[in-house]
Amino acid sequence: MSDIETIMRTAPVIPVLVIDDLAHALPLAQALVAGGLRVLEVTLRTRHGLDAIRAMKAVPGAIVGAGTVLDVPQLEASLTAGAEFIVSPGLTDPLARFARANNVPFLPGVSDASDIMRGLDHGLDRFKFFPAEASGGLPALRALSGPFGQVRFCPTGGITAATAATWLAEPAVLCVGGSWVVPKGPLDVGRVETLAREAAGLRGA
Ligand SMILES: O=C(O)C(=O)C[C@H](O)[C@H](O)COP(=O)(O)O
Repeated sequence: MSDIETIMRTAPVIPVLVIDDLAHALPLAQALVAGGLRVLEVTLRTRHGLDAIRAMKAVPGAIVGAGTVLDVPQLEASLTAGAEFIVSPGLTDPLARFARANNVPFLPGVSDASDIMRGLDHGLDRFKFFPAEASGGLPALRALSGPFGQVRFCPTGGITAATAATWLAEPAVLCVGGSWVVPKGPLDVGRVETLAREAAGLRGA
């Protein structure tokens, strides 16, 4: 397993994937990796999440993690399915303790100073800033970076192809997460690969 910082630095964008049809998992992962996005966050929002992780791991180069992990049983099930990193929308003490004790690359969500301080108490300093736009957007992230200069973020939530580069230009931002790379509706792998290629080419504006 890579550490979470290495994973965050692999690509500028982590696509957040909600799998409604398990048959889409493999072609979707192939299209994303072909476009240059190797780090894939499969949410456990649907019943296909764990099976999708198993399916996507077959794609050479893919680094597949689980998202929307809410508790330790889900974390353990994700690891069993082959998840290489774990993302959660918030930070709970049980998740942080388990991840640290078992050396699991873990990206918990934070949205304010107290969340970050709890994470630091657990030895964590790489976080998902979630929900990024609704929590105050770039001004909030910049303000949090003042007292927490050592902390690095993956802002996620409300970020688009149009705004991603501005987020990526922030020194405290290692990557961003978002669902825009996989538009809702029927799966169009050509379109996904194009959007992935554009996202993979993003640099800070
Ligand atoms: O399910 C989770 O735990 C999540 O990770 C939430 C996602 O990060 C956002 O839903 C992605 O935000 P959008 O790019 O605005 O769609």
